[in-house]
Amino acid sequence: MDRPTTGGFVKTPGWLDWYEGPSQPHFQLPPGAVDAHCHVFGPGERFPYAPERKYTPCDASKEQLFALRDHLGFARNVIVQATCHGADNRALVDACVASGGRARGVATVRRSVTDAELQALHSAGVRGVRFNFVKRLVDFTPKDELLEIAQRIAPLGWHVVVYFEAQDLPELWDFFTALPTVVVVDHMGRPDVRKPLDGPEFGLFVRLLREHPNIWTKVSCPERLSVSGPPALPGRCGPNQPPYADVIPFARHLVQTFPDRVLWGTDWPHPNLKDHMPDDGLLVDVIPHIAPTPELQRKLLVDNPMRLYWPDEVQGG
Ligand SMILES: O=C(O)c1cc(C(=O)O)oc(=O)c1
Repeated sequence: MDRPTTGGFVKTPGWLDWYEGPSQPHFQLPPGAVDAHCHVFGPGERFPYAPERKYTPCDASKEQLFALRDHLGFARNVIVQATCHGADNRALVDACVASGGRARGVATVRRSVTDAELQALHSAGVRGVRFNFVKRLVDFTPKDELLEIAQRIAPLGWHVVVYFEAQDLPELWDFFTALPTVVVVDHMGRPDVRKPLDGPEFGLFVRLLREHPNIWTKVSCPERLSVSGPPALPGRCGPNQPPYADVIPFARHLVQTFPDRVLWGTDWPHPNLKDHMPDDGLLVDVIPHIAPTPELQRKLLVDNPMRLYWPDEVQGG
C-alpha cells in the first residue's frame, strides 16, 4: 500500500513507506521491554514538517507506533525527534502525553529555548536532546551552541543523544568527551561493516566507550548498516538464519563488552532507507543473535532503558 503524507506535503521521490503487517517475532521479548529508538512523523496535517527538513516522509502516527509496540510485545517506547520535524517537538510531545507514561522522548532544541519550555518538555516525558552531525540530515550547528544546550539540560537529569558517521568520530571526539551528561550514540556510530571489527575505525569507537563510562550506544539499525544482507523481508530468514549477518558481530561485541550501556530500538518508521523496508518482527528476531543470553537480553531491553528513562520506577533509582 502506498502510505499517504497529509497536510499538502509531497513525499520525497523514491520514499519507502514503513511495512504494514509485520510478522510475529519468534523471539519472545522479556516482560517490560523498551523499544528505545523510534519516531513519529506528523501526521503532516496536524504536525507540519519543518521548513528546513531534508526529506518529507509518509505520515507515521502515534496510534500506528503504539499498535506496533503492542504487536511486537514491547511495553514502552522512547520516541526520538526526527530531523524532518526540526526543533518543533509538538508531534513528539503529543505522542508522549498520549502514551500514559509508556513513552519517553528525546527532543531537538535550539539555543533560544526557554527554561519554561524545557520544563514543559520534561513534564511531557522528554528526558534528552538529540545532536545530529549527519550532513545529509541537518545543517551544521556550532559546537558552542550545542555545549550551551547540554549545560542547560544537565540539571534536569537529561542526557544527550548523538548521531554521526564513523569517519567523523576523530573530529567529534573532543566535543563528545567534554559533554557533562550521559551521551548515547545512535546506531553504533554507523560503522562501515566492510572494515574489520578489530580495525582502527571500530576500535576508536570501542575506545570511546571504554575510556568514558558516561557514553552509551544503541545497537540498532542493522538494516541501515548491512552490506551483505540478507534483508529482513517477509518469507525470508528464520530464527536460525538471522538477517544482516555482517552487522551482528559489531553489535554483539558492544553488548558483551558494555552490557550496562547498550540500548535497542526498531528505528520505526525507518526513514530514508533506499533498497528495502524491513519487517519489524524479523528485526526483533535479530536480538538473540546480538544478546545471546537472557541476562544480556534483560539488560539491553529492560534494565538499561529503565535506568535512563524511568529511573523513578527502578528499585534504588
Ligand atoms: O539515517 C537516517 O536517515 C536517520 C534519520 C533520522 C532522522 O531524520 O531523525 O533518524 C535516524 O535515526 C536515522
